Amino acid sequence: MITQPIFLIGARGCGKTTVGQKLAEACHFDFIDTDVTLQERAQQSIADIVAKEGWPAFRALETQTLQSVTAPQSVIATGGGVILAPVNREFLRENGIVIYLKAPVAVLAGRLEAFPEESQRPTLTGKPISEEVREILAQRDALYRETAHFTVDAACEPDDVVAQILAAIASVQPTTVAVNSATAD
Ligand SMILES: Nc1ncnc2c1ncn2[C@@H]1O[C@H](COP(=O)(O)OP(=O)(O)O)[C@@H](O)[C@H]1O
Ligand SMILES: O=C(O)C1=C[C@@H](OP(=O)(O)O)[C@@H](O)[C@H](O)C1
Ligand SMILES: [Mg+2]
Repeated sequence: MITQPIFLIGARGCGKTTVGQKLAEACHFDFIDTDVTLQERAQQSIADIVAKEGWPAFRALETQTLQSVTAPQSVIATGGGVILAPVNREFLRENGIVIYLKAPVAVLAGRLEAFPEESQRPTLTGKPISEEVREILAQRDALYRETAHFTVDAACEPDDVVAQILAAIASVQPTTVAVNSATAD
């Protein structure tokens, strides 16, 4: 079994937080959500940080949080925008195994409409959810793919997503990080 951190990346609503908790249990790893840690440390919600200080301030805290929580035997659920910064993309690839939870726009939008969690997910574009999801995924999909070591289908049940991730990491050597292969696309 590997000991490298496992990073989950993907769009808002793909299940990084939900699947990450279950994956951590299955691996007997710690579970960390960078958004939760960031909000605890800042003692305010992401919506408040963005309203008061803007997105660049949030992105700087996100980079700091990512780097400070990274540790062996951890599953780390990131925020959907973590891949925007080149420094984060490089950090993720070099310090753990990166899994892209990929789901179609309709699935993501359906989940976000049912559970918007607006204090953690202030609007990125000012547009309605499904329009925003389509626009943002079009901008970011290539970045998720270039950052990930593995891509899994995140449109299925959380336990099935966990099973795909366990199958993918089974091929990884304990001391090295996988390169550029994909289990699903
Ligand atoms: N595989 C899944 N199947 C069905 N619903 C899911 C799945 N993954 C997540 N959800 C639901 O979608 C919403 C967003 O999930 P979350 O884990 O917070 O996503 P993320 O952290 O990637 O933004 C939550 O309400 C969660 O219960
Ligand atoms: O996509 C984004 O830019 C963001 C996604 C959110 O995390 P989730 O992907 O867990 O919703 C959170 O980090 C913040 O609102 C920014
Ligand atoms: Mg999350």
